[in-house]
Amino acid sequence: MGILQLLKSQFLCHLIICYVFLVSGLIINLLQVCTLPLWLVSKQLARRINIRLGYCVSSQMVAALEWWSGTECTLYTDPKSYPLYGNENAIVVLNHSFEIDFLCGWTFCERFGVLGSSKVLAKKELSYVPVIGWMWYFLEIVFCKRKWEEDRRTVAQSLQNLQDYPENFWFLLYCEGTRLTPKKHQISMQVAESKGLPKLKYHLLPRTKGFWVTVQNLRGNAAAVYDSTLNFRNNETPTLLGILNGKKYHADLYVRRIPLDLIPEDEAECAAWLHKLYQEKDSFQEHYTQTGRFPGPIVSPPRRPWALINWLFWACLLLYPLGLLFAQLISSGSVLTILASVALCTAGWFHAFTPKAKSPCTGCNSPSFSLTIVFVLNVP
Ligand SMILES: CC/C=C\C/C=C\C/C=C\C/C=C\C/C=C\C/C=C\CCC(=O)SCCNC(=O)CCNC(=O)[C@H](O)C(C)(C)COP(=O)(O)OP(=O)(O)OC[C@H]1O[C@@H](n2cnc3c(N)ncnc32)[C@H](O)[C@@H]1OP(=O)(O)O
Ligand SMILES: CCCCCCCCCCCCCCCCCC(=O)OC[C@@H](O)COP(=O)(O)O
Repeated sequence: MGILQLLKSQFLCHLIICYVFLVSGLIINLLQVCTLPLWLVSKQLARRINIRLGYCVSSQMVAALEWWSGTECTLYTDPKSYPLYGNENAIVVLNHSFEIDFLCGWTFCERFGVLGSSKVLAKKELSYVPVIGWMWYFLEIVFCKRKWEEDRRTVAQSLQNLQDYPENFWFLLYCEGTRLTPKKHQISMQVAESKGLPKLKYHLLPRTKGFWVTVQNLRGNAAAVYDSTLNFRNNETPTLLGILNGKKYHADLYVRRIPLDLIPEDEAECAAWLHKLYQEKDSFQEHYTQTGRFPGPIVSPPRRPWALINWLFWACLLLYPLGLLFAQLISSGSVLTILASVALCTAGWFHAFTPKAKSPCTGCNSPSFSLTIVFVLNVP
């Protein structure tokens, strides 16, 4: 193990990264609250400010992926579609199979300049999570309760609110509705069978209502659907804890741009279209398993320095007062205070990262990320 790799596995480094993320995140949440009066005066200016504040938070996780872990993200796509990415609004349909799939999505958002404005159809519970969830509230993220009777109205309304959004955005939809596990896959395929639909090997049966309502309400606003299929080389099972430990992964993303006009307006036809799309996605995953690559050429956008610069800025700002506090602690000479501080930090770390035999996020048996926050989120 090299010195750098050893450093990346150190508890102190993890503590620093988490400290910077949490404290800067809470400061940004506070700044976002301060923008509330501005919404009444200039909604578009308030939105633009919140996009930049949001970037300060989400780009820290991107920096951890790109610069700390050095994870490589490769894009397979049609070179003719490439110039449009980041220059139009789009609905992104992505498979939900990995703990860090959203983070790889964010990485591409960052590289195409739409990270601050990126959106998702997220479960309501996520809106209560400090930092990320509170930030999303100000970024007009669309939340659903996964109760169609309520969602059909609220989701449609939230999407309509995006009609005059001032910057290009990508709207992410995990049509599978939940992260893939062997158990969920089994149940899902029973549903597929009962509906007379072909079985999928690598995906859950897509939930079609959210897709239909999204397409209907973003017509005239979004130009295309980006059908995105993600996988990792060498059967890697990437985790957030792995990223924090500086483990390098290799993500491959296959993106097909489908103009929104090609998607049927009728609900039943739209549902059938989505089922067909998932059958195609399944065949791309099969191709990847067989050959180790997706079809089509590689046109990878390079990583940009902004996420790293943003992290360095917050680190300088927040580590200085922490250093002062630390110096004061040492100079106090109180062994009891020092021991109590060390115990508090260690307890916090163990509370946050507890390796479990079976992760509620992935259902796989790897020692996986289990931040308490995410554990709570996965409680049904
Ligand atoms: C160039 C680069 C391109 C791309 C880069 C990639 C990405 C970057 C883009 C943006 C990034 C932005 C942000 C990312 C950051 C973070 C994201 C993090 C987290 C969010 C994750 C989530 O929260 S996922 C959960 C929430 N989302 C969803 O659920 C969406 C999908 N769900 C739906 O659409 C649902 O329909 C619904 C929620 C709208 C309503 O749900 P409800 O359950 O009430 O209704 P359903 O219709 O779904 O259910 C009833 C029907 O379903 C059938 N059924 C029952 N059991 C099952 C089953 N197990 N599987 C499938 N179907 C089932 C049932 O029979 C009913 O069928 P009917 O035919 O009768 O309708
Ligand atoms: C590398 C990290 C550096 C910073 C350290 C601090 C990390 C803080 C992490 C905050 C993470 C917030 C992630 C939000 C996205 C969570 C994804 C998620 O939870 O998806 C839920 C879906 O799957 C559906 O869940 P189910 O209820 O169906 O099951």
